[in-house]
Amino acid sequence: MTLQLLVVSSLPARCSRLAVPHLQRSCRLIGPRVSMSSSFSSPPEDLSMETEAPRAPITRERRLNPDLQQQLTKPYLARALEAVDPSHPQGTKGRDPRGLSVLQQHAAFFDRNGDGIIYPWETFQGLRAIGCGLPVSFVGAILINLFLSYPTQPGWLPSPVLSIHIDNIHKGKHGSDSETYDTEGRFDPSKFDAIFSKYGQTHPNALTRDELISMLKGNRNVYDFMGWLAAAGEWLLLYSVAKDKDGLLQRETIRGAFDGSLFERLQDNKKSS
Ligand code: HEM
Ligand SMILES: [Ca+2]
Repeated sequence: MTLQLLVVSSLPARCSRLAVPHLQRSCRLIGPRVSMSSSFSSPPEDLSMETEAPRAPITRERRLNPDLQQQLTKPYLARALEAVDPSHPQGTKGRDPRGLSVLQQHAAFFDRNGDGIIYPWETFQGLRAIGCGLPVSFVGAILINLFLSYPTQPGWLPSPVLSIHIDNIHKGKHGSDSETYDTEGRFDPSKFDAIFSKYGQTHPNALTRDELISMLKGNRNVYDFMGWLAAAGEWLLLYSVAKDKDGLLQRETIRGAFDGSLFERLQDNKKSS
């Protein structure tokens, strides 16, 4: 007993605080960082910056990038106009955001005549333009407009033609997503980065299909069936049109989906081939 007490008291401060014996054991493997005498006198270690809790193994499995601030200025600041990341600190170069939020830019690709409203036939044309087949474009257009029409209407009345109003597209946000768009449609670089730090286990800047599925499951909010379906639809459609030849969804592809520049690129590629 006395011996046990001695061992525990010689552990680093954060280990000795653990009530669970097997966690103490794993901490003991790392070994005490301070000498016996100083472990009693030094102040407790600062735990305030930890991103992993020893008793919440999920926090070790799905990691955050603690150095993001050294790679991108103010990663916590959601950007209204540009989808920024460490390799694109200014967002998509040479592209005018036209005063639209990043979420509005994502949707605006489908507003084929630029009147601020997306009708189902425009969604259909947009889906065809990025390479979706006839059946997927037809069903996709109906589902997207069915889902987003009512929440984005300017008044109480529903639209008989299922129009989507880009002014109000932020009201179309659902749950169980990556939270990269904030509630107002800005782009949150820290949430975008977390997609890869948490789920990009085999490649730091890309997701395999399995990792994408893990992300969809990991992002689920409880009982949010609508959000689960919507998120699965968005991500699986993205995977099907934009995966690379090795079946990976690259970080840059995903960044381009967020600000809509990917859609323009896919359209141009399709035109030129
Ligand atoms: C008319 C066409 C479209 C509209 C109006 C639209 C609208 C939206 C909205 C409102 C969100 C925000 C969801 C949220 O954060 O809760 C979103 C996210 C997203 N959309 Fe779209 N979208 C359209 C087409 C597409 C297409 C064709 C794709 C894929 C090829 C796609 C892929 C995504 C992805 C991957 C997200 C991110 C979801 C997440 O953060 O987990 N969208 N879209
Ligand atoms: Ca339009």
